Amino acid sequence: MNEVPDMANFEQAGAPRPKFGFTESELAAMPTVYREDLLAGQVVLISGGGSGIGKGLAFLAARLGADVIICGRRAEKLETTADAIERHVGKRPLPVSMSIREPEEVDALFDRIYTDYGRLDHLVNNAGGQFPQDAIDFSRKGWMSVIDLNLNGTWWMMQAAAQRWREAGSGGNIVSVVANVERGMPQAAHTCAARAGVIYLSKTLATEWAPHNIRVNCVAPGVIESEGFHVYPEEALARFHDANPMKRRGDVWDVAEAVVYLMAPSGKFITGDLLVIDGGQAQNGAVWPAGRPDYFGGKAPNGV
Ligand SMILES: CCC/C=C/C(=O)SCCNC(=O)CCNC(=O)[C@H](O)C(C)(C)COP(=O)([O-])OP(=O)([O-])OC[C@H]1O[C@@H](n2cnc3c(N)ncnc32)[C@H](O)[C@@H]1OP(=O)([O-])[O-]
Ligand SMILES: NC(=O)C1=CN([C@@H]2O[C@H](COP(=O)(O)OP(=O)(O)OC[C@H]3O[C@@H](n4cnc5c(N)ncnc54)[C@H](OP(=O)(O)O)[C@@H]3O)[C@@H](O)[C@H]2O)C=CC1
Repeated sequence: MNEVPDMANFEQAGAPRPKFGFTESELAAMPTVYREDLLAGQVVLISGGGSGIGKGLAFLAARLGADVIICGRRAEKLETTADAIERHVGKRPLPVSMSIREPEEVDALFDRIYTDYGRLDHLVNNAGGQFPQDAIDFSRKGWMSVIDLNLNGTWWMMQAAAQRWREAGSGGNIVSVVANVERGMPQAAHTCAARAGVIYLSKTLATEWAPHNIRVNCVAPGVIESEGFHVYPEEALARFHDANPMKRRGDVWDVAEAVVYLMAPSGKFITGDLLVIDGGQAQNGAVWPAGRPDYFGGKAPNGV
């Protein structure tokens, strides 16, 4: 696996800009279609909020007045992101280091949120990911790890939230960031299986949990330029823009604003749905996250 670049520290380290995605100053200044107090008084939990799409959403939610909690495995990354949001937006998210794969750590996270804030309005299941590989070569551990993260981990978070909301009689809102799986995902079959599971889990919960006033939706990003791109080889990255008819990568703001649409009153009659943010990729073709094989006509003019 490629080494994970410490993207969260790039500004402090004086590096010019992140290899993928926006700088913190850019996230603080991105224009938004939303009014600045849209989420005032609301508490928003974002898993994987220390990097990439989750970090972009954490900036946006804080800018819209929410109290934000960001969780993920790496404490240092979360602290750095929390510091940056405090510095740029004037409101510090609560960083909580934990793994969504561990139900006990999920319970402890929710206990902490209810102790500190007394409520939770929105859960955004953004933590997730995978490695690119042909399915025929998956190791048992690799398969288990991707399913555990994306399906089981997401479920532990959903159930913990819903149980707190039922107990409080408050209702709540869940948005899960999945992936565009409509045409399958060659070289990412493990994540395709897990994300399809989350989509149909969400559709089911939307009905089961409607009596508790809980809405459950998913957003499916296509190719979104973020720190998460470090997982993919250069030859695959060079072709990512080809996956959609717009011939470009989306950005984390595209996803962040879509998530807020579902969180805000604009989404109050939407549940059990899947919002696809992919520049038309679903109509176009596969991404090939490990690089397009020759068999599928993969060679670009520059040979990658
Ligand atoms: C497609 C374009 C659009 C999508 C974009 C995005 O999603 S961007 C977002 C992108 N962001 C992310 O994806 C971020 C989150 N993703 C991750 O943290 C990892 O990809 C994870 C889900 C595998 C968890 O990893 P972890 O170490 O915490 O978990 P662990 O210790 O439980 O199991 C590890 C096991 O997995 C296996 N294995 C791992 N790599 C490879 C490989 N290259 N090759 C083969 N196998 C590989 C290997 O078996 C390894 O065990 P080993 O051999 O070491 O004993
Ligand atoms: N960028 C893209 O093109 C696309 C992204 N997606 C999905 O969007 C989501 C965000 O990805 P993106 O921002 O691009 O990439 P990132 O790799 O930056 O985001 C993944 C986040 O998940 C966190 N995470 C991973 N494992 C765990 C765990 N066990 N417990 C808690 N947190 C965890 C990571 O933090 P840490 O490592 O510190 O735990 C990280 O912050 C992911 O689910 C991704 O698969 C889907 C389709 C396309």
